[in-house]
Amino acid sequence: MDAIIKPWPKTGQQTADTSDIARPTREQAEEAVRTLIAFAGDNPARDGVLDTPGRVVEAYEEMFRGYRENPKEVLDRTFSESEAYDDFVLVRDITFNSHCEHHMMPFYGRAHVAYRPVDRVVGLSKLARLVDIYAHRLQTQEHMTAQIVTAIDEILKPKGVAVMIEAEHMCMSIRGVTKPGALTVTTQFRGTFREDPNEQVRFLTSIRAGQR
Ligand SMILES: Nc1nc2c(ncn2[C@@H]2O[C@H](COP(=O)(O)OP(=O)(O)OP(=O)(O)O)[C@@H](O)[C@H]2O)c(=O)[nH]1
Ligand SMILES: [Zn+2]
Repeated sequence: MDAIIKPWPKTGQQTADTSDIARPTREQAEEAVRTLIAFAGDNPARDGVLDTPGRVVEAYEEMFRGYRENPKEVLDRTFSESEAYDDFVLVRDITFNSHCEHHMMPFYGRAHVAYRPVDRVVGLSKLARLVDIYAHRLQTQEHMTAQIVTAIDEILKPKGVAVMIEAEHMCMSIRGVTKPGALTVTTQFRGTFREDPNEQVRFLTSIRAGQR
């Protein structure tokens, strides 16, 4: 079997640009899983794990589909707001699952996304779809938070954007320091949410209002 195409281009960038990365074949990816099974101490040829590489690769297609999805396409469709709506729109408690880029272990929690529209609004589900695109990549929570804010800011050009993410990292709960229940909270504010402390406070209290 051909070796996986290496070396991959070294880049100082923190954010993924995978356009020039040659994707390994499915067979190469499955072989890598067999290597990890053997590294864990098991026998990749054992009956019970024979189909595991295929399943893991399928799971990777699903969990990392965000590299093949385009935020611009999701946020492109907007609706004109005929009645003069003049406040922020908040979709809170958007559940997500992601994987940390340090250990490739899950981190999961809730994202709260608000923006203050100018004339046009975006479908509410699209904000959740945007969260999912970035969640389905290898991430740090800080990058994910910043990427969501930047995408909304650059594509919708609203008066302001705010994002808060609260998540538990399994690399902290089931290994390493082993602190289950520790929540990491990240926030990013742009425009009105950054300039107006009152807007920021309203965002933060709206997230907790009528808490479920
Ligand atoms: N800032 C940040 N750190 C993260 C995130 N996900 C995981 N980490 C941390 O990444 C760090 C990696 O630290 P290293 O010392 O290089 O790796 P390690 O020896 O496995 O660290 P421990 O987890 O402390 O055992 C750990 O402190 C993790 O908690 C994230 O989204 N943001
Ligand atoms: Zn981690």
